[in-house]
This record gives sequence, C-alpha cells and structure tokens, in this order.
Amino acid sequence: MKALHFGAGNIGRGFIGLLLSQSGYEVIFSDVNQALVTELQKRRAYTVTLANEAKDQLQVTGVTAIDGTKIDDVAAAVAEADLVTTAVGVNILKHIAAGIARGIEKRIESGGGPLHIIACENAIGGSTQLKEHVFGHLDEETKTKATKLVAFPDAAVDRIVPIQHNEDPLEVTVEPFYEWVVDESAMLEGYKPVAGVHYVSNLMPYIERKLFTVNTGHCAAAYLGSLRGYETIQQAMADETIVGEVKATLKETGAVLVAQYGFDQDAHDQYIEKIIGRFRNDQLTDEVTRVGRSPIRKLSPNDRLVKPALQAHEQGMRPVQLAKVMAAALHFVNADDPEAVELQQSIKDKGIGQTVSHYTSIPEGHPVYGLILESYEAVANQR
Ligand SMILES: NC(=O)c1ccc[n+]([C@@H]2O[C@H](COP(=O)([O-])OP(=O)(O)OC[C@H]3O[C@@H](n4cnc5c(N)ncnc54)[C@H](O)[C@@H]3O)[C@@H](O)[C@H]2O)c1
Ligand SMILES: O=P(O)(O)OC[C@@H](O)[C@@H](O)[C@H](O)[C@H](O)CO
Repeated sequence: MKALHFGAGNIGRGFIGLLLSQSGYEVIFSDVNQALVTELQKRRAYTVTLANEAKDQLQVTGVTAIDGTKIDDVAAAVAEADLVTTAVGVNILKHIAAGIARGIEKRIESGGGPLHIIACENAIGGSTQLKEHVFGHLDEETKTKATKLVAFPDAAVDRIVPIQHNEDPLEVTVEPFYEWVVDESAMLEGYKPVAGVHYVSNLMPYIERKLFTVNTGHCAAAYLGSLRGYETIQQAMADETIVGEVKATLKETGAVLVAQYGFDQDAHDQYIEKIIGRFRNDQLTDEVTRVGRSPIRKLSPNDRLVKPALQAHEQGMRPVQLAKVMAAALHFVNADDPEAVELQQSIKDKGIGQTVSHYTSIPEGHPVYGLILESYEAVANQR
C-alpha cells in the first residue's frame, strides 16, 4: 500500500508519516525543500525521538520522497496512491491542488480505484478547502467522476512538534501524545482504517475542541509570552502569570465548547489541565515564533481566537481574555514572519482600528471589537 504525503516537515515526518508507516504503508513524501527530498531519497528512513524521560526512539523505514515542484511526478504519485495526506499549512493547500487535480485525471483515465485525500492541517474543514482548490482545476465531467471516486474527509490532528535543531536533518523530536480524528461520514465504503486514527461520525466537536483549546491556549502562551520577552513556550509556561492568563483564556473557550457541544465540564477541565501539562513539557523547546507564526491566519474569522470570541459574545459572555490574546497577537513582532510584518505595517499605515476590522472581519462598533481595542493599549503597558 502506498501513501503519498504532502509536506515532509515536522508533523509530516513526526506524526503522519510515522503512523502511516506503522500502519503498513510505504510512505512517499512530496516536498519543495530539495535538501529534505534528497536526504529522504538517499536514506529511505528516519528516526522519531519521543520527548519523554527515556527519549525513546522509533525508526521509520521504507519511505522515500518526490520533488513537489515537478507536477508530473506529483500527478503520477497521486494516480497510484492508496491514500493521500497533507501537512503543508492550510495556506499552502492551493499550491498543491493543481498536481492533485492532474493526478485525479490520470487516475480516472487509467481506471484507478477509490482514493481518500485527508488534509492534516490546523483548520476547520481543511480537506473540504483542499477539495475546492482541486475541483477548481477540473472540468465538469471529471468533477462528476471524481465526486464518486475521491473523498476528502476532514480531520483534526494533535501532536506538538517544535522546529527541529537536531544534527541529523531527518530526525524529529515529538511529544509522546497524539490524536488524529477523521470524519468517518465522508469516508468511502470499504475503507481500510489507519491504525491510531479515531474515526468519528461528527468531526465538528473534535476539531473545535482541539483548535479552541490546544491552539488557542498555545497562541495565548506565545503572544503573551512574547510580550514579556520569553523566547520559548516552556519559558512562558514557567511564569505563573502567563499560566493564569492561558487558563483564563481556556475558561472562556471552555464555556463556549461546553455550551455548544454539551461536553462534561469536569472532563473538559481535565482536558485543559492535560494540555497545560503538554505545554510545560521541559523535554521540548518550542519557540514562541513557531507557535505564534502567521498571526494573520490566527486572527482570521474562522480560526482559534475570533471564532470562539464571537461565539462567547453570542452566548452572552464578554470574552475579555480572548480579546487580550488578540491584542497581544497585534503586538507580535517577528521580522522573519511575513504575516507579522504585514500586520505591523498595517497598524502603522492604517491604525489599529482598521487593522482589527480588516483582518478579523469584526465590524467597528461590535462589542468584541471594542474589547480588542481596549486591550491593545492595556497589554502594551504590561510588558
Ligand atoms: N508542528 C505541530 O506541532 C503541528 C501539530 C498539528 C498540526 N500542525 C499543522 O501541520 C501543518 C504543517 O506544520 P509543520 O509544523 O509540520 O510545518 P513545517 O514547516 O515543519 O512543514 C511543512 C512542510 O511543507 C513543505 N511544503 C511547503 N510547500 C509545499 C508544497 N507546495 N508542496 C509540498 N510540500 C510543501 C515545507 O517545505 C515543509 O517541509 C500546519 O498546517 C500546522 O498547523 C502542526
Ligand atoms: O501550526 P499552527 O501555526 O496552526 O499553530 C501552532 C501550534 O499551536 C501548533 O502547531 C501546535 O503545536 C499543534 O497544533 C499541536 O497539535
């Protein structure tokens, strides 16, 4: 069985590639990083180290890679694959869509079998978004055929994998915990489950619980930590003031999630505590620049800050803490992050008010807009 995985980066090698390999797949990575591709082709194996006391190691074998810039090679791999997955970043999905579309055309021409394409990105409806990009490259007749042959089940993935600083460029250190949840209702009949994947009939509670707890809490630690001059999540989480802020933020998203999905309050509180423990894992060094990366994406309407804040407001709450984290995100400075640069430029050129309404889509005059603006001044003085 062959799995084609787009993105041989941290999650690609440290989580998805590992699980697929353990499930008996020959994993073919597609990446645009030539050094990674060459190394994977040469060695056909890599090591995953668990960030636990024992630093347990797992060997992933039988892997290879293709050059993701060569669209014909990508299309051929899609045509032949038994499963396709991605972990490239949600904003990159549009760039891999043409190769996938051409691969689907080839697959249909050659009478190939059914195919699942699963985007493992931090986003609500990642595979659905990928499908829209892919279908944008297909004609009507092919779309009709592809609808029957190819499924794009959405997914939620959870495992903290920091930027790697290992001597071996393929080795990847990951936290021991992982969770991969896939929307079973979108799977084609007779599918072969991947070991370690949890298939559920309704994904929404799982993806929102993950994004609005793990990722909201994580970016709270990153943005508030960055304001205080911390460089890593571990440093930030050693400061009890930041821990208190993260918990207060997750109290707000927790109230939204419990009200919306009927989660048991005690079970949800335990979920939060476990996540705080994961952020504190001192076997990992996770930079605030990685966790806070792409602040425009993180401040977008359907993501980890704005969506729960608006839901909290609709449920009659005042999301002051989420507003504070958004304000801290608007202070996030990183010259190496194009989105952070764009955001700071926008604040300079257009002012904070227009920047907030433009990137969050929260209209001027909305109570949550007011809370963000109030916090923007206040957090700057808290540095
Ligand atoms: N790292 C984590 O802790 C974590 C956990 C859960 C989910 N995620 C999600 O997984 C995705 C990837 O994150 P990451 O941390 O592994 O990032 P990463 O930067 O380590 O990996 C992304 C990889 O995609 C490759 N890539 C870029 N453009 C490409 C293209 N056109 N074709 C093929 N490959 C391309 C890059 O070269 C890189 O190797 C993101 O959506 C992220 O939100 C990350
Ligand atoms: O990948 P992002 O930029 O959406 O978010 C940064 C981190 O919060 C994220 O990568 C987490 O480490 C991961 O989502 C844990 O499952």
